[in-house]
Amino acid sequence: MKNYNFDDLKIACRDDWRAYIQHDFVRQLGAGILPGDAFRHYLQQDYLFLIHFARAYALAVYKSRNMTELRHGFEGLKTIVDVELGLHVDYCREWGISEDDLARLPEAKATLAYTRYVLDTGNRGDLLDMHVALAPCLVGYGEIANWLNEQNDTRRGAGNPFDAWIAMYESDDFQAAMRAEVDWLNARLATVTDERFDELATIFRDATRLEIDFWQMGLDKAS
Ligand SMILES: Cc1ncc(CN)c(N)n1
Repeated sequence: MKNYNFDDLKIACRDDWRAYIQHDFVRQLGAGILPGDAFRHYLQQDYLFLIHFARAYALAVYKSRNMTELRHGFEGLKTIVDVELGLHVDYCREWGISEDDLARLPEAKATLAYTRYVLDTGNRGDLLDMHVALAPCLVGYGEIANWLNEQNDTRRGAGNPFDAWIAMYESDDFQAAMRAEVDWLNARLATVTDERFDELATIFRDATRLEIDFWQMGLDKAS
C-alpha cells in the first residue's frame, strides 16, 4: 500500500488537471484579453456556484465526527461566505451586475451539474469523499493564480481589467485556506488503500472535468 498524498490525485488525472488550470479562459483572463461577455456570464454563474459550495461546506461540517474536522469544515465555509462571496458581490457591482440581478439569475447547466455533483458526492459518501470533491475548487483556483503569475503573457495592474480577480486568489487568506485543505487531505490520503484511492481519484477527476466545463461555459457565451 502506497503512502498517498494530494499530488497523487493530480497525477491520476494529469491531463484533465492541466486542461483546467491552463484553460483558454484562464490564459485570456491573465493576458487581459478575455471578452467582457464571457467574464460577466462567468461571474454571474459563479455567484450561484459559490452559494451551493457554501452549502457543501456546511454538509462537511454536518458530517464531522470531531472538533478538528468540524473546525476545518467551518473554516472552509467561512472562507467562501466571508472572503469569496463578499468580494464576489462587490466585484459583480463593478462589472455592472447588482445583487438584485444576481438574485434573479437562472442557473446554467454547467453550474447545476457541478454543484449538484459535489453535493451528491457528499451526501452519498463520507467526509473524505466530500473534501476530495471540493478540492479542485479551493486548491485549483489558488494554483491558477500562482500559475498565472508565472506566465510571461500575464499582465498585472491597471492594464488588466481582471487584475482584481487574480488578486483575490493570490491573497494570503485564500492561499492559506488552500494550504490547509492540502494538509488536511495529505493526512487522510496517507492511510487509504489502493482501492479507496482509485475511488477518490475518480471523484477528483470528475470534479476537475466539471471545472473545465465551467470555464468553457464562459467562453461559449462570448462566441
Ligand atoms: C467554478 C469555481 N470553481 C472554484 C472557485 C474557487 N472557490 C470558484 N469561485 N468557482
